[in-house]
Amino acid sequence: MKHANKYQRTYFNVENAPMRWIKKDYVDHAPIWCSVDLRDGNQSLIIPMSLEEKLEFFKMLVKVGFKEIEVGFPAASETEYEFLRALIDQNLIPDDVTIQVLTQAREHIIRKTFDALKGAKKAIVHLYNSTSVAQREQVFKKSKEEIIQIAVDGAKLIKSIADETKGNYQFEYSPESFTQTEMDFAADICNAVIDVLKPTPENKVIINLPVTVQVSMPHVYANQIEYMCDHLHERENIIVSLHPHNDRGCGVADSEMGLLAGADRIEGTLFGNGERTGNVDIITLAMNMYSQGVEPNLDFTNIPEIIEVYERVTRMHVYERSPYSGELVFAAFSGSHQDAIAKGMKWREEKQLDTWTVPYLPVDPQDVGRQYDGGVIRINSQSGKGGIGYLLEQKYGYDTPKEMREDIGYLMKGISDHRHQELKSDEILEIFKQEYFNKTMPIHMLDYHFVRTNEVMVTLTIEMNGEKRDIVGRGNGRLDAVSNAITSSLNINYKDLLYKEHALTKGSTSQAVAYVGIHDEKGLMYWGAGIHDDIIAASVIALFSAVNRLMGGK
Ligand SMILES: CC(=O)SCCNC(=O)CCNC(=O)[C@H](O)C(C)(C)COP(=O)(O)OP(=O)(O)OC[C@H]1O[C@@H](n2cnc3c(N)ncnc32)[C@H](O)[C@@H]1OP(=O)(O)O
Ligand SMILES: CC(C)C(=O)C(=O)O
Ligand SMILES: [Mg+2]
Repeated sequence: MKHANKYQRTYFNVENAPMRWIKKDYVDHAPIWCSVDLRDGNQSLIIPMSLEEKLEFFKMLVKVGFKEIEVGFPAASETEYEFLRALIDQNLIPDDVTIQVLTQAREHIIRKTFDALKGAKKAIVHLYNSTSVAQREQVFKKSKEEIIQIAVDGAKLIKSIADETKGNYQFEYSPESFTQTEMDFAADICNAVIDVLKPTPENKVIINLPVTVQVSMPHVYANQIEYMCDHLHERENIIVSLHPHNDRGCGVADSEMGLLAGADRIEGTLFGNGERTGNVDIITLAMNMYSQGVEPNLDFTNIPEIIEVYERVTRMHVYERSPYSGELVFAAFSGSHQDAIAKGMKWREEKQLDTWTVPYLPVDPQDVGRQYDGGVIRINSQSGKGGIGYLLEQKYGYDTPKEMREDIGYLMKGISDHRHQELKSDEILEIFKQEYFNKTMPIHMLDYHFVRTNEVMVTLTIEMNGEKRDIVGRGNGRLDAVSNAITSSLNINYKDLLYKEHALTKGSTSQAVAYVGIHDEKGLMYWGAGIHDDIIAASVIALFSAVNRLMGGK
């Protein structure tokens, strides 16, 4: 990178900032939320939403619980204008929701905006003009005083139209490009507007302090917000609002620190859609609060449903690793993560915990509409026995012995590695069954018969190398007798038999499963499994499966 000297720091930090906010470490209550999806989000789409698409999105925002929604820039286009008219004329705005519209501080644009608002029960009229050094010098080519004049003239006009029409309007003013504006000037222009708009406790004015372009670290923004909170006229009648964009990837940090510094309100979008790198993602902000025990007053219990609508109407894609919402954010592929998650989930179940403490998962996936099944533990070559065992148990009811899980783990990850593919849960079940269950080559056990005296005697009919024969064994228990028959009659050597059985509780069957592990002479472990209505049969089948695997059979 050769040209770093091309760039300068264009923000205005606050000298000797009190930084009272730094003592706080989390946002302890929900701010007023305002969705700007239908305006800032929409104005940055390749194809802005149609009227019908905006309507669908609006209804979704209402369902999520937004009480303030910036529905558009009515003077921008016919669609924008007609959308606002449709909301008003078709009475689609719930009584507890306030719509917001954006306007430049230009007379014809303001007038058109109020035209579009006719008949609205209430609305926030949002006026903006740019205040940064670059905008003043390059775009507007005006002095500070002239820039204040644009804002004051705009404020006077919206106030007078509102008074004339006796509409139920609240006002919002944004010094656009605020963070690149000298703070004393930002306070001066906001105060000039406040003095015109004359807020009251019943009709507060919203002062929105946007990070129009993100050019600094988040603590600088927090200092700027603290400064404004300390210097705005009539602070008690002002709602300080934040509108962070995300150019440096710090939209969430800016918002959270800005709230700590005294702001009351956030403007943002779902999934962070918006100009350039987007606006702050309200889902992340809300879920960050939620994950620390704070009710966000927005309902994200069904994020997959929200994604479906969002992707369809905006033609955007939700990034797989987008916090809380991405398809992969609750998925663990790697062995040690899976192991910890599986143990954490078990711990939670055993202790019947109400609180969420599962490692690697900051929130319970079910709280945002994601399922544990198939979504959390996913298997590839990086996976391990803990995760694979957990999946077989949770999804299919196979509670495999701890010692067998390692074998299954290496088997699955090896297959995934060679195929260079993720293994889906149904493939894992199929491989598991194929590899361990009901092995009949080279020894096919056809029948058995037990007689119990003071010990157990078994006669087994087997087929081996095309030849049918009976073998006999004795032992303390049934499996012991079968094992003795195999080792003594067939001259197969193994030792240290491990055994586990359980009823299969998942699925429609009421079958029993048995797992048997044996060691060959070198100490290598071979596992087999059997499934049957009868637990004895399941265990005999499992032992023959293990023996057949030891003999390299199928
Ligand atoms: C940071 C943001 O997201 S701000 C919102 C941005 N969103 C949009 O712009 C989407 C909707 N906008 C539009 O459809 C159009 O820009 C319109 C209809 C509003 C205005 O259209 P036009 O007048 O044709 O064009 P344009 O926006 O380029 O106007 C630029 C003029 O307005 C002035 N201007 C721009 N913003 C403002 C403002 N907020 N207040 C007062 N004047 C402004 C410019 O200085 C420029 O003045 P000049 O004609 O003397 O050079
Ligand atoms: C209109 C303003 C608030 C805006 O969108 C911005 O500054 O990013
Ligand atoms: Mg914006």
